[in-house]
Amino acid sequence: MASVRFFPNSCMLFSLKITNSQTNFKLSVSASPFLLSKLHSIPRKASIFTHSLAEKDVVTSAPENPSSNSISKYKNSPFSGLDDIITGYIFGKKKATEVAHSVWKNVIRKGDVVVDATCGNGYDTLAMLRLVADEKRRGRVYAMDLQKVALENTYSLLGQSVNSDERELVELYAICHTKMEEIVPSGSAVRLVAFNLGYLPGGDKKIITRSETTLHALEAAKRILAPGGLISIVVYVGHAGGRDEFETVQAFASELPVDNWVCCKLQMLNRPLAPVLVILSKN
Ligand SMILES: C[S@@+](CC[C@H](N)C(=O)[O-])C[C@H]1O[C@@H](n2cnc3c(N)ncnc32)[C@H](O)[C@@H]1O
Repeated sequence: MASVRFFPNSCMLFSLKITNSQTNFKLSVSASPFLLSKLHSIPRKASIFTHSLAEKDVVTSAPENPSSNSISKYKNSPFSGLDDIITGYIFGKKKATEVAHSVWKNVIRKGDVVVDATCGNGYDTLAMLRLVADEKRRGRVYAMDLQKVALENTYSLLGQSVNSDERELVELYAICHTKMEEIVPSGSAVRLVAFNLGYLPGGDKKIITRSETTLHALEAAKRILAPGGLISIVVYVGHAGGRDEFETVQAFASELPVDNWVCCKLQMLNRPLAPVLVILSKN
């Protein structure tokens, strides 16, 4: 769990916890209000990355010598290069979905196969398409949603945003995400399966993702994901059933074996209804 707490008059506390590890790492930073106000202007010196579960591999403070290459070994981590976006999130300027998209950038390569398990209005599908599309037309986005209107919205957004060659790299399916294995060709090296749970913004708020089907879909995602890939889940807790679904996602993540998976969440503490980002990274 990565969580942020602010104590307005005295200090700031940031902590990072890996949900499926016996070992918890905690970084605390204290600063005066004056120093806090200056944090944005500090050049990039401190970074926090997770790479594997070995304690030696977790950087919890700035390198003493900024010119040393101690950070370069984390360049393949899904969290490398995320300093700006994480800082934005910590200061309430960036949303969980924006952090998710930035994490994807670190993992997805041109030509990859990725899955959008809840395409909704198409913003996640479009973000994925931009990452996988190449001139050789090798990338693929398999996107699905229960609702026809969601597929229409996604198709329309893609039509406005990319050319027809790129749009053809997206396959849209009106199915439940528990059936993702039926549409992704077996043997595909799937680099990302993304879930953006809850209801369709602007749509029928009674049609929502549900704990039981979400769990089955996560199991399916786990089976098709290639080593080095990610399952990315944005979970909403503000609607009926959302909190239970979050607990289900957390339980699933917490039980993944530490040898193969790094699982973490990014959650606001003083905004209890804010969406939570859960990232499951497969070694
Ligand atoms: C928060 S929206 C997704 C937002 C979308 N990713 C975007 O970028 O606009 C959640 C979507 O999940 C869909 N959904 C609900 N249950 C589903 C299921 N079992 N399988 C697939 N999609 C589902 C809903 O219809 C809704 O469109």
